[in-house]
Amino acid sequence: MADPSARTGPWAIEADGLSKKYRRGWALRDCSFRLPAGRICALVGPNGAGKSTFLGITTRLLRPTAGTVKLFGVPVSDPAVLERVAFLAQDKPLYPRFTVAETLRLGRELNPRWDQAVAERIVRSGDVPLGARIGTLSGGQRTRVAFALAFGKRPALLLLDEPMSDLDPLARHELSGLLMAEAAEHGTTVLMSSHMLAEMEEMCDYLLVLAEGRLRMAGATDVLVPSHTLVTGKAVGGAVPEELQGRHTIVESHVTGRQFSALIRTDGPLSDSWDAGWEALSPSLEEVLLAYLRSPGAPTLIADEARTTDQQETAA
Ligand SMILES: Nc1ncnc2c1ncn2[C@@H]1O[C@H](COP(=O)(O)OP(=O)(O)OP(=O)(O)O)[C@@H](O)[C@H]1O
Repeated sequence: MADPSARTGPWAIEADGLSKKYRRGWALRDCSFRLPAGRICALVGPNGAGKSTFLGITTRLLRPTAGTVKLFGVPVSDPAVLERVAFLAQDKPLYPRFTVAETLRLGRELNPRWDQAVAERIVRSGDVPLGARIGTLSGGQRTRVAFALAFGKRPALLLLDEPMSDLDPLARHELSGLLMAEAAEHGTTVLMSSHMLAEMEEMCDYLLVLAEGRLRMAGATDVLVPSHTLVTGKAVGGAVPEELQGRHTIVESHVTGRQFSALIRTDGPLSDSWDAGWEALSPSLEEVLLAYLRSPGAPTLIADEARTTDQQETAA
């Protein structure tokens, strides 16, 4: 596997105080984090959370109201960053009158590092005829051509906005495999927004969670997920026991009859829990994400690695 930091510097994305206000209100509020190069990162959040707005700023389609983003150490306001970034937008804009072959030729002419073999392989493996006009293709076939354009560019950073939503399960499986192989072989950093949490769990090793325009969670999945525990046991006075609430951060809890269940952020050992007859289980990534998405009031969790230098200095 290529060493991504040798080629691109250690941080693919550094956002600092990033905010965007539309006429109706704030779509992003004071988002600060960093994404190390070479990661496959899921950008997760409910509808309207600010995911597309963040991707729009990162690809220079939108200007932030406040704050900055750097890609591989270069401010996104510098047009030089565009060469290293490929973006697959939700609406996949392609010229309907162009044939597939003409579309790939345009990709080749516009991109100095163009990889025709990769682009053609992606198109051919979906049996999309090179001579067909884009306007005559199905939604899934157009997505495949858009994927081919993005991969053919050989970007250092690949940004994908709900890339798989109109693909059938076989095509999703194939293209997600290709994405992971590409990232592993070339050290490509991938940032991908999606609502398909189970799929994200398979593919991604880093997480950014947005809700109502604010960053709720950021960091490596193998740091974030194990810092949570699913606890079940006997409710006390119809509620989660005080002892659990006092010692740990409750992300989400339910009481059903005499039982409670809670997803907690473990702020220390759970050893006393065994005396209390609680059962503790390790949650999946999907369970952690669902708990955060359902609980807008849960405290934010930014792993050390994902903190900007300013955040680390403030925390120290
Ligand atoms: N061009 C715009 N003008 C005004 N408001 C906008 C515009 N684009 C987005 N918004 C608002 O900003 C907020 C964030 O929208 P955004 O599209 O970034 O969310 P999202 O997380 O990508 O949502 P989804 O999962 O539905 O695609 C929403 O409240 C949306 O209505």
